[in-house]
Amino acid sequence: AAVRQGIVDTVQKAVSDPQVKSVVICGQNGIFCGGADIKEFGKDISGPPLVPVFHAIESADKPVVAAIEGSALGGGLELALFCHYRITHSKARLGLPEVTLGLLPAAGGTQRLPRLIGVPAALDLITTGRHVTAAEALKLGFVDQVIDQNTVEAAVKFALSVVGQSLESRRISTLPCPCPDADALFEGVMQKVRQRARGAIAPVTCVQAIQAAVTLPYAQGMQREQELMATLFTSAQARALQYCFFSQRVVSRWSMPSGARWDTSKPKPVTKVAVIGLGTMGRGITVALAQAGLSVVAVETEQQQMIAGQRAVSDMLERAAQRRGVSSAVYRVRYSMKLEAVADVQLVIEAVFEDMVLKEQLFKQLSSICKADTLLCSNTSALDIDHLASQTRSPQLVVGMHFFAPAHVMKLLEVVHGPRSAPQAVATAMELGKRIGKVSVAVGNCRGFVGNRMLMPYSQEALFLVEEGASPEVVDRALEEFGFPMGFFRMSDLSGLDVGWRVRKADGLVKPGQMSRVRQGRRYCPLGDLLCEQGRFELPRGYRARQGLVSRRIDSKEVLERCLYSLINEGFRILEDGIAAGPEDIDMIYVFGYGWPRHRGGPMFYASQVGLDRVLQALEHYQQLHPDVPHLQPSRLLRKLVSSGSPPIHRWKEVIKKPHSAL
Ligand SMILES: CCC/C=C/C(=O)SCCNC(=O)CCNC(=O)[C@H](O)C(C)(C)COP(=O)([O-])OP(=O)([O-])OC[C@H]1O[C@@H](n2cnc3c(N)ncnc32)[C@H](O)[C@@H]1OP(=O)([O-])[O-]
Repeated sequence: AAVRQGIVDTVQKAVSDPQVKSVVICGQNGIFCGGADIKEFGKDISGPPLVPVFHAIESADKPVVAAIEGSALGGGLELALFCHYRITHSKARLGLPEVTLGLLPAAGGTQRLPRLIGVPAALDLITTGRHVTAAEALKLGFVDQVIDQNTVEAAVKFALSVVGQSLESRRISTLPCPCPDADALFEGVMQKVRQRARGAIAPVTCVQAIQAAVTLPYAQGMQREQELMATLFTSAQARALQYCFFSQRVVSRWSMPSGARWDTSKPKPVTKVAVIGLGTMGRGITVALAQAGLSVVAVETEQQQMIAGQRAVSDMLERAAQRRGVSSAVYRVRYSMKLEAVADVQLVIEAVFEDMVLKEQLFKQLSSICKADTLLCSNTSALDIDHLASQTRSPQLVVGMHFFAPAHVMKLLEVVHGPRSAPQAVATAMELGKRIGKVSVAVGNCRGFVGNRMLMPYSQEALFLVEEGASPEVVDRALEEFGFPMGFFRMSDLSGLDVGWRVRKADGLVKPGQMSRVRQGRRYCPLGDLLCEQGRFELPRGYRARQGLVSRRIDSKEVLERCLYSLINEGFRILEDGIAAGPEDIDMIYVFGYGWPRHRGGPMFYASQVGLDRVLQALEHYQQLHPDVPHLQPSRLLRKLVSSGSPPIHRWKEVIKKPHSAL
């Protein structure tokens, strides 16, 4: 509000003062403007509206120049688009990211950008919200000059040089918005955007607003932009997306049950890392590290795997370099078939086959080969980090670094601390994650950590629903309509049905040829095992007949409630156990690692939006119907939150207070 007031006061003064011949607008401390303060959204916004004063800038009869350094994003770029000229530093980033916050650029962005750079380019920038470099902005035509020197000085010089020149062609509101074949273009774009949006409303609304720039005169288009913004501004999706914006930053401020924290634990410098194992995960991790400028020693003891791995890593690095127009990082990776090659690295990431005996042996060997202060990390997705730590001479230097496939693409990294992990080891792994562009979330050590632990009840419910009569397609459709990129069955099929089968076998759950539906004292669905055993698709119908199960019609409401609420219920247990520090950590794990639709904020945020009492009631209802399914038993924390009046999510921590820690 203070900035808005400042802009209004200063612009009025500058425009009306006859002594002022030209004007430069700049930001402080090397940043032009990051846009509206997102914290003000959702409340009553005070201070003056900006659009009228922006129009006063455009209609001024003296040149107004934007000097853009750092960022010009959202409302910041819109302000610059009202200026007559834009001079930009080469390192600046520009964009209209409102769509990522569930909004649209409502200070004229949807009406003015297409007039300046054409409809197709504006559609791309506004519906994706992507940030562009100064060079791309120049190429697209929405900045006038890109410079490497002092931007404000250059802008002042330029502003003085154009005094007295006509400003007619510089007023974007007066430009036409030509769009040949508009109907066909918008139809095609709308279809593509809807598909990509997976239920998010903002991208679709952005397209509608840009369409208004083509079909309506400027003033009416501005009006339409306001009307469309009003439908988004207070929407649940906007709240969810804005929650994600802040949560993504909150998770970097990690803490451990011991009280160790991000701001009191200093990471160790890391320049050289070893990756053990060149399977799918090891390859992706090697690529991610090399691309971030680290030296990597990649070790693989099996010759064929080494040859294939080396080729795959080099290909990925070459292709990425070509795409980005930079030189390839291939030279940063050294390969070896001997474990001794890791002797001088500062950090090791083990990514061998998911087999505890193999890993135990490897950690013992690493502990004797590496320097005493080398951090030993495991990419295990579920195994006990503390047990691995106990194989080494310095268990405090062992942490989990759980990547998600493909590891050079997926943004999530779970950093798993065992009870003996030193805060500095956690800080170092978190810092390394940040350096390679991951959203890193610190979590405690338990079976499956946070993400995979919550996936267990979710996947079991999906199978139970098929036993009871739903087809796999019905389950997947409900989940995909909710916004997941893939339903449970498509996802399992893609990642390989045998992956889960192997884990179930290791857990002693698989009994070949047996149909019993109770294992280890609880309900169990052997359908997945039968599929794998027979190497073919076992029709659920035949299976149900043999089990004597009577099929019933199952609607998408039940699919969602049973799959999602059981997953959420496990999330509450994780909070209760102190495995995750807060709901934001769980939500970011699900948004960045498991395809949870961002516009629904993550499972815990979703529960808060649905209403905790409704989640509790539904769980109680299903638990009564399925008393043999322990994961439907509502968690203590969920009950406690409901009996405390279901406080908003940012106040849950007050109810959790002193979590009982499993660590
Ligand atoms: C009618 C007009 C309609 C207009 C709509 C808009 O403009 S919509 C807006 C369109 N604009 C956007 O969507 C831009 C969103 N922002 C960004 O993309 C990036 O923050 C950045 C590129 C500006 C700086 O990246 P970086 O890596 O250098 O730094 P960092 O990311 O770590 O942030 C540092 C701190 O600043 C905080 N904070 C940042 N921005 C905002 C904000 N707008 N608001 C509030 N807070 C904001 C951030 O939370 C963090 O706080 P913490 O955790 O320290 O307490």
